[in-house]
Amino acid sequence: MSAPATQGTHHVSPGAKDLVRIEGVHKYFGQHHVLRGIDMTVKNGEVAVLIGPSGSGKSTLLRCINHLETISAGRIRVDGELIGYREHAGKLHELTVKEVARQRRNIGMVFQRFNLFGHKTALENVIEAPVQVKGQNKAVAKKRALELLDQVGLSDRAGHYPAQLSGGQQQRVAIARALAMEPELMLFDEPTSALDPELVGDVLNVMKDLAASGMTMIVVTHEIGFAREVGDTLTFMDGGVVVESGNPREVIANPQHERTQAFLSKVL
Ligand SMILES: Nc1ncnc2c1ncn2[C@@H]1O[C@H](COP(=O)(O)OP(=O)(O)OP(=O)(O)O)[C@@H](O)[C@H]1O
Repeated sequence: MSAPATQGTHHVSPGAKDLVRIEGVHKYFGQHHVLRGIDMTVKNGEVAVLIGPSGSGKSTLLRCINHLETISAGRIRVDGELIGYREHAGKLHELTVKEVARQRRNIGMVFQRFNLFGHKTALENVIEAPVQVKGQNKAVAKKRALELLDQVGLSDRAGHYPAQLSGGQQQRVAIARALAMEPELMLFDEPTSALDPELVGDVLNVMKDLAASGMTMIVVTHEIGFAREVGDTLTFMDGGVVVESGNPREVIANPQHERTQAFLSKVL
């Protein structure tokens, strides 16, 4: 059976299971209703790109997926496991810090600001979590970290400190650092928006290679070219709701909603 026209294209195998299931998610900050009933699924291997105006709730949604924010209602599951909570008799009970930490190991996150440890080299930044959190043998972690630095094009920068690296290089170290935990899912929150324009392409290329390797990714970005070329799905959020979602090329060429059209006309 051929894939429906609105479904993702190149990264998703036929019959791939849902890795992420977001159902009826609401988020309030005090009285401020920021997420207003989000439903979204991301299949194994899918690159899901999220776009939308400032304040539409994209970052909040990403942060809810790894429980950096608690949700006010709804359910988020990654690989079938409820994130942040245990359900008992229809009620949600928050998991312990230790249990949440275990879930987060499976979900890598890359932020707009790369916040590497300034007093550690690129290599030390990458081996930090596998050694400290996973208790991995240092030699094993180092070997893997060097492979990852090579993967992000920085094998010759392993001994450099963040201050000796460009913003783009630091962001690529941050990606290698997230990958060092062998996550099943990677979340990217505007990973290139703090970078000088000439450094954006290198970071997007690393993300493109990662997508080609089969990583499941949710990417918040204003890079519409990346969304069109690499995304399997494009989701437009506004005012805390999903306005429309579909094949990136179709959404960009033929948005179904005025709000999507108005947003795209500003960023294209
Ligand atoms: N910790 C917080 N406390 C209170 N309000 C918050 C908090 N975090 C986010 N908000 C509010 O939630 C709304 C959504 O913010 P969010 O950062 O998710 O939007 P966004 O779509 O990612 O925007 P941007 O593209 O500017 O990053 C905004 O109005 C923001 O001020």
